[in-house]
Amino acid sequence: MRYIQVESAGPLVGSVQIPGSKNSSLALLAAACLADDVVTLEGIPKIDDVKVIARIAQDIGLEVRRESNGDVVIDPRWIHSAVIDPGKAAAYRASYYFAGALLAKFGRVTIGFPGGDDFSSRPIDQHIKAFQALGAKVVFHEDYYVVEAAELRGTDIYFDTITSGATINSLLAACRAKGRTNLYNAAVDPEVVDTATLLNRLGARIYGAGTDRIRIEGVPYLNGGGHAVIPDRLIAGSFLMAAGITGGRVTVQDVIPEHLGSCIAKLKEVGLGIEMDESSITAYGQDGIRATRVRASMYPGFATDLQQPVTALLTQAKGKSIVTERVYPNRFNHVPQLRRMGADIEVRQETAFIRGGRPLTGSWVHATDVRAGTCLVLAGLVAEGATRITGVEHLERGYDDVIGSFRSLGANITLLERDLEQEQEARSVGSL
Ligand SMILES: CC(=O)N[C@H]1[C@@H](OP(=O)(O)OP(=O)(O)OC[C@H]2O[C@@H](n3ccc(=O)[nH]c3=O)[C@H](O)[C@@H]2O)O[C@H](CO)[C@@H](O)[C@@H]1O
Ligand SMILES: C=C(OP(=O)(O)O)C(=O)O
Repeated sequence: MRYIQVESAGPLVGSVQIPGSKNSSLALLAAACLADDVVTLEGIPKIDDVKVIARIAQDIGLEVRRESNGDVVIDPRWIHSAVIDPGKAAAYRASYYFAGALLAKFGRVTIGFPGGDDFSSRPIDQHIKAFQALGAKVVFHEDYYVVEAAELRGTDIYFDTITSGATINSLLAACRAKGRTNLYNAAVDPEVVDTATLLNRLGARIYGAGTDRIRIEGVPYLNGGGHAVIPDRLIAGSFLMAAGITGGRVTVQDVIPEHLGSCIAKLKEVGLGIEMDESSITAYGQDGIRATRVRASMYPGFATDLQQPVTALLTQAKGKSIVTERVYPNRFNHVPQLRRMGADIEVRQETAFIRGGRPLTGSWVHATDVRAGTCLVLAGLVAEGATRITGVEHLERGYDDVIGSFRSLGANITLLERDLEQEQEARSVGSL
């Protein structure tokens, strides 16, 4: 069993280079399938979700390779199958983008249901609704579904809720459809804009990405081309919070500060000093952290993926903080783990009530999902004694070298392995 051990080592100080965004990369890699020539993507992180895509690529004949300079080259000209293995689709969330991309290119796709972090309910009804509106027939089976259309035709799609995944999937499905598609109530996330930017570079005609109304004029084919993925705003936000919780000073480099607007505003509100230039942000502790209220919502609101690290931060703010989760009302799996470390947090419906300022104590805790992992690392940075975090595979879905980057800031953090079977055997032999 692998686990991450974190011990308090004082304030984190230094700067970290922020890698390309996980969520954007997963969309861009699927989007590249739509092209009729080679696509080169710069900044795709080395994370487990990308490795699953490489395995899916092998199955369907999509050629993907990483060059020595780190760029990922995708050659979609030899795709021979539009069948995605259910096990691989379920290994991460964004596999649903292959549904939109392969449907648009081949008129049919067979694909397993998406996996990813488990917040009890993550429907894909808006993705399905968009495919159907474009003229596709969808048939559900036990662990996969089939989407098929003799021809996709542009149409008006009104999303019932703001969803970045279904907005991106609609871009993928509609950009080669016949005629005009209008998306209403579209998500405005940077990942939506990034996907539209790549597709437009390849020859798509997408207008208005970044607003809640997007117009797509279908084109018959897409060329090859190149694009650099946007930096990971969620990783950047977590490092800024790490500066806050340890009272240190951390600079995140190669970021787009505008993507972190609501995070920066909240960090200032709790008392952190913030300095920025065009592509870097520095956060530093001043006189402790103040309690506050956070409402996680869709972009440009405070990101749900930063709700867990900010909860760790607020355990160290004297007084009462209130964190409300509007995107995934049950996304509080990190709270029982923080409680094991001594945090005083009560969850009622979609809200966590934090009585902050209590010292945390290291303990064995479990990362149930990628951001719960970050939250526990942050808590471990200030806990007394060792915090040992299992569920490392969740962190590896989203973070490339989480250990190395925290260490470069002075954290005492190590990846360790524990052989439980051997321990058990030693115990029973020792007892005789
Ligand atoms: C791989 C990826 O990019 N994951 C991100 C993506 O997830 P994901 O794409 O799954 O999230 P969405 O933006 O689609 O979800 C937003 C909200 O819409 C709801 N919804 C979504 C689709 C649908 O068909 N029906 C529906 O009701 C969801 O339950 C949620 O309440 O955006 C989330 C919200 O910013 C982030 O937490 C995830 O990190
Ligand atoms: C929820 C997340 O990821 P996914 O949608 O891939 O499960 C996340 O990145 O925080």
